[in-house]
Amino acid sequence: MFIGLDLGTSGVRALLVDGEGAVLASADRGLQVSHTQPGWSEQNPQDWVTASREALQELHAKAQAEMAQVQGIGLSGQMHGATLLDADGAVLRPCILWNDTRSHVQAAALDVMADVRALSGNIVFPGFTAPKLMWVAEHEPDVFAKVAKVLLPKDYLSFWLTGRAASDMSDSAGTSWLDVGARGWSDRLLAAGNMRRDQMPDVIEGTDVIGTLRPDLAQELGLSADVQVVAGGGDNAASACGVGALREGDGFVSLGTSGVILAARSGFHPDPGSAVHTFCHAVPGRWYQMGVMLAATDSLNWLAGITGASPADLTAELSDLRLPSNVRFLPYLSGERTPHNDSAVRGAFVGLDIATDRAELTQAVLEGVSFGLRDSFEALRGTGADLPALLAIGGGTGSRYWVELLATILGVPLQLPAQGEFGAALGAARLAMCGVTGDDPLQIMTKPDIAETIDPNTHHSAAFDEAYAAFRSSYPALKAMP
Ligand SMILES: Nc1ncnc2c1ncn2[C@@H]1O[C@H](COP(=O)(O)OP(=O)(O)O)[C@@H](O)[C@H]1O
Ligand SMILES: O=C(CO)[C@@H](O)[C@H](O)COP(=O)(O)O
Repeated sequence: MFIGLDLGTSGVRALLVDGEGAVLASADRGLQVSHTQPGWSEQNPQDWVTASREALQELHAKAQAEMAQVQGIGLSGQMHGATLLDADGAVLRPCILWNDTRSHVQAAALDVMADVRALSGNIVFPGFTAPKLMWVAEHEPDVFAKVAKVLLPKDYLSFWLTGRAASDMSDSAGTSWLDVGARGWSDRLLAAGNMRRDQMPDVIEGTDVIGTLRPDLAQELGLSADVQVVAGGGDNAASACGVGALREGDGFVSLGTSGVILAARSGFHPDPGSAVHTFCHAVPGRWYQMGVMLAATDSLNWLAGITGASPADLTAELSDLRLPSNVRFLPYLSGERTPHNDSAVRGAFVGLDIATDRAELTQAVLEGVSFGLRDSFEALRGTGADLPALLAIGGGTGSRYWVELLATILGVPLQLPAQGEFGAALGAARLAMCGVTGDDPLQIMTKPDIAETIDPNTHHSAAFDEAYAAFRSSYPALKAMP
């Protein structure tokens, strides 16, 4: 038996799986994000511990006998957050999260320093960890002076579970302190960010064991005293493990709060200029690349919020695939990472007229987000990633219309997994399994059954190619507006 513990932004999910990888029980706990100033996004690490403890207690209540047989716990979690600890391991301030843009000035300064992009393989985005520490140094020097360790969110949970400060390659790759090609902390990158190696956790592979569960927690949670805690991965790497995306040609598109197109890579092929993210995979010797847009279903949620309908109600108003809307939506409600690296840009509707109704606005939003994902897809292709088909995951796939639209705009078939568990928590449990048993990840991390494959609508492809070209020209025009 194994547990996968996923620390998402909106909640914690704990999953109990057996030795064959079948899910026996799950438990969820919600988390709040605090936005005390525009662009700020923080969580209290103690809330992660409380939510995780409650989720694990619920698993115990649901499956007491099986919990006693658990051999390993694997972690996954939201990336990039800065959890600052003092020399006694106490949290110094709320964690600054991945979607907090306060450090955009520091990110821009770090991004142009010599070797930074080459070693880290990435643009220094404002959401990454290193510029957050530069911000703390400038604005909270008393806190900065006490920083003895910086932990990523899920690594604070493994610190709680084991007492050891450790991180895995996939999550550490999003700090701008890791040499992503060489898979180790980089003294050059640490120095550029004014940090020291002793402030970093031990960095190990996602299938490596961090240590044994603390005896008091083992007793409290009804677990054996021998449970091994395995490093796990950042949420997208762990999701890739959950859907078996490890080899060249494997990838997925995720329609969640943020939109992600991910390609598994067997080598390190950085292309920071395109704003593609290049990170270590959670399994040894592999990498992955992804384009990230910041507001995918968040754009639909915004429209739902102001029209008083649910996202499902809005998308249900669209049935057969329509030709491109005359209304264009620029999906930059929270700024954008791929391909623009622009935390300041904001969204727009263009082409509204007196006949524009709610359904057309929904259509325009789904199109705008899908065009944004095509930007990421084109950028990924530019790195040499070849993705003949993609798994489609995330809440937005609840709309068949959206999936067909996206398949048409991307020009590749989209595969919808059959009902079941295939997310980051399953990936974390699979990493735990590999870590404890030594099994080959390529054998353990199988692909989900496919319920349906949705092909591009070739009758509409040319019209959407033309509309995409118009979309591409809109960002420079938007930036040029006073
Ligand atoms: N039928 C639907 N059509 C389109 N979008 C939907 C539908 N049902 C849910 N969603 C969207 O899915 C989102 C949740 O997706 P999810 O992958 O769970 O995101 P995250 O993990 O980032 O919280 C909701 O916020 C909602 O906007
Ligand atoms: O910033 C990134 C990846 O670079 C995000 O994927 C975060 O890791 C947050 O994930 P969710 O909690 O929205 O799934």
